[in-house]
Amino acid sequence: MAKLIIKDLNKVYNNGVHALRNINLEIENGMFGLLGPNGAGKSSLMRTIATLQSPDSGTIELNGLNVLENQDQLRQVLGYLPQEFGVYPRITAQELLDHLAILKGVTNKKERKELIGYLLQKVNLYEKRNKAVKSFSGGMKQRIGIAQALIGDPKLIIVDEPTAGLDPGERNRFHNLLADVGDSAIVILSTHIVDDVRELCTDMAIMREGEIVYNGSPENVISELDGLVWQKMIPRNEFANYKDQYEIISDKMVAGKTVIHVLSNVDPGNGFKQVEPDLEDVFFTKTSQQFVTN
Ligand SMILES: Nc1ncnc2c1ncn2[C@@H]1O[C@H](COP(=O)(O)OP(=O)(O)OP(=O)(O)O)[C@@H](O)[C@H]1O
Repeated sequence: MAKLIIKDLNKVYNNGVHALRNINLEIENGMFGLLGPNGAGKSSLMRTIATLQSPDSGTIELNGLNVLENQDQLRQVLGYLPQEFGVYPRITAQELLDHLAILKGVTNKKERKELIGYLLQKVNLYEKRNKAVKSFSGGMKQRIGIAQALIGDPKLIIVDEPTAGLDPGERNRFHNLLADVGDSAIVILSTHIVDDVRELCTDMAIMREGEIVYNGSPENVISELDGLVWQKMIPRNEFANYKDQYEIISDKMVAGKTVIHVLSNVDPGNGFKQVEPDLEDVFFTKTSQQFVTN
């Protein structure tokens, strides 16, 4: 069982942005979801764990290995899919993986060929192996991204915002692939898409302005809101009135109508119905200015 231990991680960029504030996390095998709005610090944390940038202070340990002092050793067991995976677009899928496998130290030609064949099968791109990566759809590019992240049997896999821009079918395929991998490695999935975490992760953290504001299972954090979430369908033009009167967690359009969720420990009356809280309610109550400062 692999274990990643992050202690007291801090990072202030040159422009004064405090991107990581005393981050403490323990992560084991399986899918770990890191949720947060844009700018929360997710990529900063992912890049720091991947040893692509250094923290100002703090430690990271993977199975007893001091990651920050042994960056080369970490990279040998790391698979990393960055937010933008767009390198070498003019070459074929097979050539790209071959090139990256050499960089990862798989120098034996026969071994490399077998590995690449296996990975292309696994991400369901074997038939397309001789096509230019440039011609691939967003989902196919992400799957090539995952294939390269799996080179070298990694113990730690980091994927940064992987499903943005994928169609629902591609997203499902990508999820299944990640869930497969999660059986034998630590997979950290950084995203602002709540559904990705709900569907895939047994353990998670929520970041806001550089801090971890929740760490635990999705069920536990959802249960914190039991009995507190109320829903009502309202005409769009009355939204401003409701906003004055209630603590609105979220508003969304459902079949052309506006559905609002509000937070209240008593029945607000006025046609509101109590609903089961969901991870999206949690996300907004943990990360919106309005709730955090109250
Ligand atoms: N290299 C950098 N130099 C200065 N500021 C940076 C740098 N990288 C990120 N930041 C700032 O640090 C904060 C955290 O950014 P980060 O990219 O880690 O957040 P994020 O949660 O991954 O957001 P997103 O989902 O938009 O990628 C933001 O305010 C961002 O503008």
